[in-house]
Amino acid sequence: MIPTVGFNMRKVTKGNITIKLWDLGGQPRFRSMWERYCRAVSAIVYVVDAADPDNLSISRSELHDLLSKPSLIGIPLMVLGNKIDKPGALSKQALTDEMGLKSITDREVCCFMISCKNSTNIDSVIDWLVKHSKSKS
Ligand SMILES: Nc1nc2c(ncn2[C@@H]2O[C@H](COP(=O)(O)OP(=O)(O)OP(=O)(O)O)[C@@H](O)[C@H]2O)c(=O)[nH]1
Ligand SMILES: [Mg+2]
Repeated sequence: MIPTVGFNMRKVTKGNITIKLWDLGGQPRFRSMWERYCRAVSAIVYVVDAADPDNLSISRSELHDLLSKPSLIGIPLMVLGNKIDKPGALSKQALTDEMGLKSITDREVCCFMISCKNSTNIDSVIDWLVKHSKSKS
């Protein structure tokens, strides 16, 4: 798989709820568009490579920079530590610390450790998204 170029849109249905997901590219040249796509969403999902400690510091500052935008005030945040199937992946506690999640007090924040490869904890992620989805009717 290659990194996301620009963005992709997907719809995921569980029961009678359909969630519209925008998958945004994480490379530096795409970061300036994050805010535009995060405006007016029900929740922001921020995916971090938990097995790549070298990039956590930049990931943390990009996240806090994003959350400082007035347009995104109060939007619930879910941080996902992905690739926990890899040796050396951080624990949830370590990721929470490294990402400075405890300092985020202006919105709901949650963190799950997942493996997309092995489908670990994906159900919890979907449940959280369903809980935070907003009905249009
Ligand atoms: N071991 C392992 N590899 C994974 C997992 N999830 C994704 N990958 C691999 O990580 C690589 C990068 O994933 P991508 O989804 O292409 O890239 P990305 O992280 O979304 O990058 P951006 O779109 O720029 O944010 C690919 O080779 C994936 O197969 C996982 O849970 N475990
Ligand atoms: Mg991607």
